[in-house]
Parts: sequence; C-alpha cells; structure tokens
Amino acid sequence: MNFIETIKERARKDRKTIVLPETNDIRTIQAAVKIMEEDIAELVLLGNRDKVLGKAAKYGYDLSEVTIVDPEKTAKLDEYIEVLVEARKSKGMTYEEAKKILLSDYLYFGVVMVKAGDADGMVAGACHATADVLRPSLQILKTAPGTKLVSAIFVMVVPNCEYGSNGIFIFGDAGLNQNPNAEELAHIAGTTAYSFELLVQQDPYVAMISHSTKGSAKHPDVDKVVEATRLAKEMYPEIKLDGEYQVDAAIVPSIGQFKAPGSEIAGNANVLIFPTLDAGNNGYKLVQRLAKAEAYGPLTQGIAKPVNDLSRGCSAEDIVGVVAITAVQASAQR
Ligand SMILES: CC(C)(COP(=O)(O)OP(=O)(O)OC[C@H]1O[C@@H](n2cnc3c(N)ncnc32)[C@H](O)[C@@H]1OP(=O)(O)O)[C@@H](O)C(=O)NCCC(=O)NCCS
Ligand SMILES: CC(=O)OP(=O)(O)O
Repeated sequence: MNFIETIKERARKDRKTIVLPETNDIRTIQAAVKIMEEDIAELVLLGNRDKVLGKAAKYGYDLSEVTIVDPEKTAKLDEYIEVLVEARKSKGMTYEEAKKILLSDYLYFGVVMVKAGDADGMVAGACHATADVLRPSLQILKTAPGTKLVSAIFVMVVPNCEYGSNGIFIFGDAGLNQNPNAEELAHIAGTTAYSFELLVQQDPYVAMISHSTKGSAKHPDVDKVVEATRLAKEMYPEIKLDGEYQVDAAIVPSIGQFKAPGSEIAGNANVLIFPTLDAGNNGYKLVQRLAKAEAYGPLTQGIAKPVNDLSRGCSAEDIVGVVAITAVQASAQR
C-alpha cells in the first residue's frame, strides 16, 4: 500500500470526527463526498444546510447523510461563546466579541468545536491564507503539553524516486515559522522526526539544510544551522540527525559521501529541516510542481489538537489526504 492509502486505512480503524468549515468551496464538497465514499472519517460541515446541500446538488453530489452544523442556528452557540471567552480571557475577550467572531469567521467556529470536544480536528485553507487558518488554532488550542512551539510540515511523496524513504520525505518548517532561531530550528527538527515516525512509520534520518555542507560556506545563516544542529543533538540524542547539509548532500548517497564522508545521514535523509520559511515553503512547492509530487500539508505539529492547513492551490484529493492524516494525528493524541 502506498503512503496515503496506508494513512486512510489507519484512519478507518480509529474513526475520528473532522470539521470542514470551507463549504463555500467546491473542493471541500468534492472531498466530503470522497471521504464518505471511502469511509475515512466522520465529518462536520459548517454552513447553512440548504446552501451546502444546494451547492453539492448543483454539481451532482448528495451530502444529505453528512452532519452539517449551522453556526447561526446551533443550540450550542452559547456554550461555544463561553469556550472562546475562557480561552481568550487573558486578552480581555467579551461575550459579545466572541459571539461576533464565531458568527462571522467559521475558522474560529471550527476550532472552538475542536476545543469543546465536538470534533477531533479541523482542516481548512483551500480558500483562506495560512495565517488566517492557523491563528485561531494557536490562540485557542495552544501548544501540546511539554511543547513551546507549533510548527508546520509537508509530507512529500515523490514518484519514481529512490531517495528518502522510497520517495517519501517530510519537509519542515514549510508553513508557519518564518525565521526560526537556532533553538526553534532544533525544536522543529525534533518534532518533525516524531511526525515522520507517526505518519510514515519508519525511522527518521534528519538533515539540517543550509547552503553549506560541513563548513563549505561561511555566513551567519550557516552559523545558525550549525548551532541548531548542535542543540538538536543535545536535545534529542535518540534521533539520527546531522547538519549542515545542502539538499544534494542530504539525499543523494554518492554526493553525501563525497561532501560529508562517513556520515550516517548524508545521502540518506528523509526529513529535511529548512533554515527559513522562504526556503521550506518554496522548496515544497518546487518538488510538488516540478517532480509532480503529492504534497500533504501544511500539517501542524506541537499543537494541543490537530488543525491542519491546505494550500489555496490544493485539489479535492489533497483535502481527502489531509483529513485522513488529521484523523491519524488525532488518534495519536493523548
Ligand atoms: C501563524 C501566524 C499568523 C501567527 O502570527 P500572528 O498572527 O502575528 O500572531 P501572534 O504572533 O500575535 O500570535 C497569535 C498567538 O499565537 C501564538 N503563536 C504564534 N506563533 C506560534 C508558534 N509558532 N507556536 C506556538 N504559538 C504561536 C502566540 O503566542 C499568540 O498567542 P496569544 O494570542 O495567546 O498570546 C504567523 O506566524 C504567520 O503569519 N506565519 C506565516 C504563515 C504563512 O504565511 N505561511 C506561508 C504559506 S504556508
Ligand atoms: C502552504 C501554502 O503555501 O499555502 P498557500 O499556497 O495558500 O499560500
């Protein structure tokens, strides 16, 4: 079974409820139909029931069996307002402000449903920018116990590729932290290694990416990655991790052994930790578009409950995959 089929099978075995707020986007409707057909997860769609069913029917789909929650009509609105007020009371949020937010921004409504325990996770971002999707989850769900930083990764499945784990990689941070410092970068590396174990179910080999391989270039940007590598080794001694590597040295065995002889990671990396979001975000887009790779994400990690984002360029099939991954993340959360 390939990566995403294995993930779907895992999701089926421990059914979770995932909320999809972007029902105004036809890709969400198409994904919901597929998720029901493939029996991957329970869904909650947000919006006016007649409008959602009408939009689906216009394209020949029937969503009448799916739970649809209308924020305007739900009997739980008061409860959700209280949840939001409680989560944001240190910021001075009032009942009236919370009500206005929940009725005007369904991304907040979906996250509050997750916080209240009425859904196990949320997936959005087909028609909202990443900042708008992730801000409510960071504000309301916050970090998982023992974690200081939420970060965002992509699972990349590259066709006909002998590198990584038979073409499977995780790239981080490719969605959230714009210019992580060395300590944050080390933290992202550790968390991403855990996500690789969880999602790919193989041993992670983590490469800290730079424009330098083992001292071949000198610059403060390189120093940051060298320091992050040192810290990550200290923080996560159990993880196979090294740096600093250029991407070719990280993933191509012959180049890895030429540029960094004797290294266990060089040439064998399946987890790439990029030094900035500029590198990680465009790195994943290059591989997705030029190598025609599947790209699932941005998937958050280090958050209390899973809320995952999508690129606005995503397909309905990408949404299905991210919903299945979200269910697997929810199963793993204690
Ligand atoms: C996500 C993002 C919007 C947060 O920044 P922001 O809106 O300025 O929000 P703030 O910095 O005020 O943070 C909001 C809350 O989230 C928390 N937070 C922000 N980043 C966090 C992180 N990486 N981990 C944990 N918590 C975080 C803050 O502590 C704050 O909590 P509080 O309100 O309870 O005090 C910002 O990091 C961002 O825009 N990232 C880039 C996203 C992007 O465009 N990606 C490219 C496409 S994928
Ligand atoms: C993940 C990402 O880059 O999102 P978008 O393409 O929507 O900016």
